[in-house]
Order: sequence, then C-alpha cells, then structure tokens
Amino acid sequence: MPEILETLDSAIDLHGKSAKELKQVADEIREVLCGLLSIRTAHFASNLGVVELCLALHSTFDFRHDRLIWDTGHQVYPHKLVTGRYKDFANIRTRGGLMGYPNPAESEYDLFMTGHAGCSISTALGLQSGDDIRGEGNRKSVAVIGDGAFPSGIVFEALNNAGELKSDLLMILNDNRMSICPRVGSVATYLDRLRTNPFYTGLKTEVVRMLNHVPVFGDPAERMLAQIKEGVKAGLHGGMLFEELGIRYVGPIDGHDIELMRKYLRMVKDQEGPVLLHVVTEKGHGYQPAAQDPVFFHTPPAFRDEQGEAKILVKSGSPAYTNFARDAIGAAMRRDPRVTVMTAAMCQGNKLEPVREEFPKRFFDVGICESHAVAFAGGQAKTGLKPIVTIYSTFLQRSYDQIFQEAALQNLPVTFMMDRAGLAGPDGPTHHGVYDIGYMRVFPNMVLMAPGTGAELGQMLDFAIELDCPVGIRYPKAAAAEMELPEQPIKLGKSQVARWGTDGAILGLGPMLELALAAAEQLAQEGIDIAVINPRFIKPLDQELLAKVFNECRFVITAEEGALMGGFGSAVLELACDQGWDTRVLKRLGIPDEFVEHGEREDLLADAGMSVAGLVEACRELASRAALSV
Ligand SMILES: Cc1ncc(C[n+]2csc(CCOP(=O)(O)OP(=O)(O)O)c2C)c(N)n1
Ligand SMILES: CC(=O)[C@@H](O)[C@H](O)COP(=O)(O)O
Ligand SMILES: [Mg+2]
Repeated sequence: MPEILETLDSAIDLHGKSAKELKQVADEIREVLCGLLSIRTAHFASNLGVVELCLALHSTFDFRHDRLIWDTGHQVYPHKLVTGRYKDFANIRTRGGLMGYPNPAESEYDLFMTGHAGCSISTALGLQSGDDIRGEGNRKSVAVIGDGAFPSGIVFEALNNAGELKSDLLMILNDNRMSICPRVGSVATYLDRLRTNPFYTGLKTEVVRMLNHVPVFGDPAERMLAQIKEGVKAGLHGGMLFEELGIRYVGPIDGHDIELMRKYLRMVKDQEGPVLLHVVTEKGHGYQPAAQDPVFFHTPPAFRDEQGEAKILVKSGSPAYTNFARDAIGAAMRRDPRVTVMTAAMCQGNKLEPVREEFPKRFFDVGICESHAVAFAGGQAKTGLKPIVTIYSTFLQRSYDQIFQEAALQNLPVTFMMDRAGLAGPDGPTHHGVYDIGYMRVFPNMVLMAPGTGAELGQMLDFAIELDCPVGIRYPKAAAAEMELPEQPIKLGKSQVARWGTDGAILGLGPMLELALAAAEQLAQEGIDIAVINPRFIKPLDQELLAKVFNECRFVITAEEGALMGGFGSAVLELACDQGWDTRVLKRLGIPDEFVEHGEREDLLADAGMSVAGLVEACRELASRAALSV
C-alpha cells in the first residue's frame, strides 16, 4: 500500500522529506505504475524513467510558484501522482478520467495541455520572459526535455533565442538514449559523446587536478603549456556546443540518484542565465522487462507480471489499417526502386520495422522533425524518387508550410500516408487527427483519398505512386474493414457505389463506409432504401456521381471522421452550392468545432452521431422530413 503517496495533497508536501522517505515515494510510484499498466495501455517506460527526476524537482522547487513544463507530456504520471491526483489515478486515460498528458483543468501544476514533442524550451522561455517583464523574475522556469525530442528544429530555435535573451531558464535534458525507438541522428551521437566524457565517468576531477599544477605565468614555454592546459580543459568540458551558444552546460549526472540531483538543482537554481542540466536515466528503470525492451514498453498493451516476465493479456485483433499501409509500402519498395519512405520517429507506431530491416538505404527515420521530413521528401522527389512520408495526421500539422511550399507549390510527387487520421482514443485532443482534410485540401495540386477497406488502402498507395503530384491518404487508428465491394479500380476523382437506393444517400468516407452499409441494411428492413457511396476521393470530388445523388436521392448525409469545418462534407456543400444543387437536403456528420476529450474511439464517434445507430436515426429523421415535404 503506498503509504506516503496517499498522504500527499500537494507536491509541496515533499519538501522536508528525508532522503529515505523520498526513496520510499519513488518505490511507491513504481508500484502504482506497474499496477495500472497491468490493466490499461498507457505510457509506461518513459514514466518509470523519470520517477527520481520528478521527485528531485518537486522537492527542490515549488511549482505552484515556479514553472515546470514536461516536454511532450507523456511522462507526467509521477508528476500527477505527487501533485494531488493519486486518488484519481486509476482512471487515467479513460473517458472522464485524468488525461494521460498535462492538463491545466486538472491542476495548477500543469501549465499547458501538450502531447506533441519539442515545445517545452520555447514555452518555458516565454514564461520566464513574461515573468521578467511583469516583475516576477524570482519565479524560475524549468523545462524537462527528452533526448528524443531534443533534436526537433524548434528546440534549436529556442536555444538560439535563449542564448541571446540570457534569461534565467533551466533546461533539463533527460537522456535515456531512446525516443520511442532508439534515437537517431548526429545530435544523438553528440549526446553519446557527452556521456563518455570524463566528467560523467568520474575522471574529469582527476585530470583537472593534474592540470592545475601547470603554472599559468612564467616564461614562454610555461605560457604555451598554460594555453595547452586551457585547451585540454575545454576539451574535457562537455557541452561545448551549448556553451558556445551562451548556455551553461552542467552534467551529465545520474538521473536516478535523488540526492545528487537535488544537490545540482539547488546549485543551478540561482544561477543566472540559461542552464542546461544533462541528466542520464534509463527508460523503463525499475521494471526489468521494460528496461530491456523500452520500445515495446513505450505503450504496451495490458500485461500481467509473472515472476518478472510480462505476459500480454489481450491478444491482438484483426489487422489494423496501419498493417495494410506497412505491407503496401513494402510491396511498392520491392517493385519500384524509386520508392523511399520517411518517418519522423514513428517507426514503431507505423509498424515499419520490417521495412526498415529490408530497405535500410531507402528507409529514413529523421527523428522528431516533421517539417524536415516533408522538405527532405520534396528534395528527393525533385530528383525523380517517389518518397512516401508515413506520419500521424496530428504530427503532420508540424509540417504545414513544407506541405505548402516544398510539396504542393512545386507539384512534387510526395505521398503522405496519414495514419491515426480521426479520433486517436485515449491519447485525446493532442492526438486526434481531425484537421488534415481541412488543411490539405486547400492546396492546389493536392489529391486526397480515404480508403473504405484495408485492401483499398494498398490500391490507393499504388495509384498515388503513379501520380505525378502530392497525394494524401488518410486512415484511422482502427481495425481495417473487410467487405465485399464491387470490383472497381481506383480512378482519379471517381467514387464507388457500394449500394444504390433513392430514399436517401450516405457518403461514408473511409471507416464510415462500413457503418453506413450496416445502417443501410438495417433501414432496408424498414423499407427505407438508402444508397451508400464510398467517396474514395476527397479531392477531386466525383462531380458526376454527386450530381446523380443530389438529383435522385431525397436526402444526402456525409459522414467523416474529421472536423466538420473545412472537411469532406464542407467540400461537398461547396460543390453543391457552386452547381446550384439543393443544399437543403444535405446533412453533414463529423467532429464539431470543439476539442474532443480522450476516451474510446467508438464512444467518441457515437457522440458525434457516427455509429450504426446514429446513422440509422439520422436517416429515419431525414426520411420522414422528406416525406412531409412532398
Ligand atoms: C511532434 C511529435 N512527433 C512525434 C511524437 C510521438 N512521440 C511521442 S514520445 C516520442 C519519443 C520521445 O522521446 P523522448 O523525448 O526522448 O522521451 P522518452 O520517451 O525517451 O522519455 C515520440 C516520437 C510526438 N508526441 N510529437
Ligand atoms: C506520446 C506520443 O505521442 C506517442 O507515444 C503516442 O501516444 C503513440 O500513439 P499510438 O499508441 O497511437 O502509436
Ligand atoms: Mg528519451
């Protein structure tokens, strides 16, 4: 039973706890995390890794007054547990329960709702700057950023600014050598070099002591020796990259030693100017299977621990759209040597490991650098390659200007495989991918598709690769639909009639097709004859078929797993308006103009009327309204 944790009303209660008590709190947090993770999919290894760091921070600072930003926010579970949320913790990531990320509505200790990586240093710098301007410079802003998030472009923009502003900002680099997958890139190599520097290995003090015996003044030979001494010292001092940017670099230090960290935090607390404290941790620390396989244990499915071995409790169901995407990408790369694939640190989520193994020279993990991924793809496309950017819809938002300039404006054949397009479930508002239709379809040259089945996803990718323009294909985080549909190859701007009827029509985009067909079957038994269309294309729209639908069917419903504003239904409405069709018969179903909370995808969709029952109800209502208006 977590004795101390249970008594903490606020993190301030950690002040004054002894080293022994803090160690006990660390053990209790791990116990709670292991208990929770055995019943629910959640971020596991990252949270296990920051337990001591979290306790050191909260027992040194008072973050009701000082400012704390956890980068990304997936590692805030220990922070939640010590900031008055222990009692609600069991319901984390469930509907109505605690969010799996920082949430200002839950606690004064959470300043920003986040889930996307890389912005912590910028926001912490903004907080520090704001406090300075408002005369509250005695508040300290602290950003904790992981080594996976650190190479993001925006981090370097923030460092650039911080070095110039010289604000009293504390940045803590939590270096566990992992992103979701093992981290990549030359910044990672640099961090590895810092880890092996004598400071961390304990040698530095010895060497510096020795060098201090070299005289500084004296004859020319001595002066030369002194210069060498300074050079050697500089070499020994890790973090020269940061120092040269005007940022004091301290570390690396052991991020599992609470007392050591508290000592360093007290030291840098009153340090003027920006400081980067490099902390070394182990992802998954304290649970051996997670430490051994932090990739799997980033967000593992529910498991039971059996004598130190994790036994997965839920067997995986039918293949997801992601599996079909992965297989189609692999097949395209086998067939066509021009095809390359890019991921921005989401190889595991996109299930691309086999592709990475098979095509090491045409597979690029660029790290959490989405805008670079798109511009990089643009460059490759210009040389005649056919790059595929596999990316979560929500993270592609980071690349908006590169989609515009480096892909669309140049009309280059970059294919965007937009995974998690729709409601991302327990991850919540930061991860729902509901804006891509709106933000992609506005660009000239862009072609946009959504498959109604897993098999169709593969056909769409093959079709996209043969097109000579930018293409987006969106698909959800869901088991792929498997349906017998009329044979009809993909043709630009052509939809598919899944069934015909004239009482009304449902244009079921992507995963909505399956629901629409089930609803139509149910309604047929009531004598309501509904056409179901698989739109396939969001852009260009199938003008010919839509004309027939608006002409022959008494009402039209568009259903999409995306924001209504600017979405597929809006595109249909625009076309109908331009063509002078009767827009009064159109009803649009989709995500309303509000941020959708976390919860199970099906429940959240049902709230927006996108369930079989919801579609049946909408059709019944529109059918009776149409009957009245005859
Ligand atoms: C902009 C953005 N791209 C991708 C992700 C997906 N993502 C979440 S955590 C993570 C790895 C972060 O690594 P690190 O910062 O080192 O944290 P760790 O998990 O190692 O604690 C990634 C790629 C994200 N949240 N935001
Ligand atoms: C924190 C983060 O952004 C990722 O870990 C994300 O939660 C992964 O989502 P999936 O589980 O859908 O891959
Ligand atoms: Mg990391």
